[in-house]
Amino acid sequence: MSKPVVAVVGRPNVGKSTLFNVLAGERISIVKDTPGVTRDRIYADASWLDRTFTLIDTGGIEPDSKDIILSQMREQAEIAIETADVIVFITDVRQGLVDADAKVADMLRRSKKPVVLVVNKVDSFEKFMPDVYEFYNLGIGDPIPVSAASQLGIGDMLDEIIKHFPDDAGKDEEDERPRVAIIGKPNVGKSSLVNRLLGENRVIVSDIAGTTRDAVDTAIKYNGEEYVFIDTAGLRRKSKIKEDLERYSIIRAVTAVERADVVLIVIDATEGVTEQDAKIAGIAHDRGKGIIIVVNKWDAIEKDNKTIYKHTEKIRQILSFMPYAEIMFISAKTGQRTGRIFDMIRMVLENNSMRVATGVLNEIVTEAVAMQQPPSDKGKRLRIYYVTQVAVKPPTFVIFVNDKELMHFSYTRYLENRIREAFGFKGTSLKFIIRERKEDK
Ligand SMILES: Nc1nc2c(ncn2[C@@H]2O[C@H](COP(=O)(O)OP(=O)(O)OP(=O)(O)O)[C@@H](O)[C@H]2O)c(=O)[nH]1
Ligand SMILES: Nc1nc2c(ncn2[C@@H]2O[C@H](COP(=O)(O)OP(=O)(O)OP(=O)(O)O)[C@@H](O)[C@H]2O)c(=O)[nH]1
Repeated sequence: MSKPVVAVVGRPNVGKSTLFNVLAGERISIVKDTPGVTRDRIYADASWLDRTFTLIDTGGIEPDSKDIILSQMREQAEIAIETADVIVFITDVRQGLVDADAKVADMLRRSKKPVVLVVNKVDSFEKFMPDVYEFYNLGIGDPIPVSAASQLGIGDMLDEIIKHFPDDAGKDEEDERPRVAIIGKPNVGKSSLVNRLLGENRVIVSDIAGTTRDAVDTAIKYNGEEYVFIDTAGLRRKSKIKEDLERYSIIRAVTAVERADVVLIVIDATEGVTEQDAKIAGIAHDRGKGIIIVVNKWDAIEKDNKTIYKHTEKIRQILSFMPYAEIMFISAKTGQRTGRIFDMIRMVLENNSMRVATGVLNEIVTEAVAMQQPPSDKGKRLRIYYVTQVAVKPPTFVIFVNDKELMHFSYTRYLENRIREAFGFKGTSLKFIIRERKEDK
């Protein structure tokens, strides 16, 4: 199910981080930016009542001169307009209304995206309410007074936010066409790859009516089948500031991956795989998507008969959490092997939604258990009663055991490997849920 995206925009020091913490609570994902730079929150999963959503902080403004603040705020707002279902615009009752707020409000109003105007630092309603009314002048709706620090007004604000969620949040699922996201660091060749795939194949204008994000998707037909490439407009976005670009590539990855079935993670062969690639790849892995690692610019490096091996080894090492991912070596520039991408997507899609029969599954597991004894602790040995697949996308298995505590991570990994050997499942992560069944006692 595709989750709505809520983006937070606002000037430095208005309390974005504080609010972000309040909303995301324990579930916050701290993404470490450029090494050496402070830990930076970029996205988190949040929920209110029965709705869950992805919260993104478009932030990253360095308080500098007024001009820079405004241009960076514009950039934040643009990112929010492109990626979010609802934009939360945060202002500060103590700083009052400033010119930059008005300019950003204009941009947001023109975008026609739902905007929730929040006035923070209203620690006392009695004292500050008269100042809150001033924010009506922004012309983007009723200002909602909150105090992020003392957690006042948060519920009213969340009510207002979820009111704007599209009712058809699950609509993507009704569309049978496979959805593909292309993610990666700045400059690795994502746009070039889309253009290459577009160039070779017929383009069809997206005809999924209704949702606001459709305009940024592109449908490509290959071998009589249509594939929807997600957020291709975002790929064309350029920023001048390096840190912003990196932040943006993470925001894009989070919002695009959420809606995708298969994710192409593009890596630049001339740079080799890096920690930043791992951070981006981790987003697709966490969400259980089908994954293809695409090493681009293969034309631009010197090669001998060990080059592919060396690159593969390095990728397996840095992206060690996704040993199942397929790796392709391509050139968006020359078109080398790009034609095979669709076949690969097809295969990964099938594996990501493959179901295996319970009977065969248990035969494999029984055999695996016989070959390698389950772990034991203080004289008690793990017993595995039964395994069954309960879901697809990603394939999810429940393992019933006598005692959860005895199920060691390495043993789950062992079973996973045996299941993979038997059934394939290339290109997709597998999820295992361990359940206790007591009746054997
Ligand atoms: N009085 C009061 N102070 C607050 C409130 N929320 C945040 N602050 C303070 O405002 C300052 C800025 O808060 P941050 O959350 O860091 O603001 P930010 O918008 O993330 O700032 P940047 O990282 O510079 O963009 C901190 O000193 C907070 O303690 C509030 O509700 N009331
Ligand atoms: N030699 C070579 N250069 C490439 C290839 N693919 C892309 N490039 C070049 O790499 C640069 C970046 O390509 P883009 O397609 O703009 O990369 P991107 O990942 O979309 O970049 P951002 O939009 O900044 O995230 C451009 O100068 C391309 O011409 C390739 O296969 N081989």
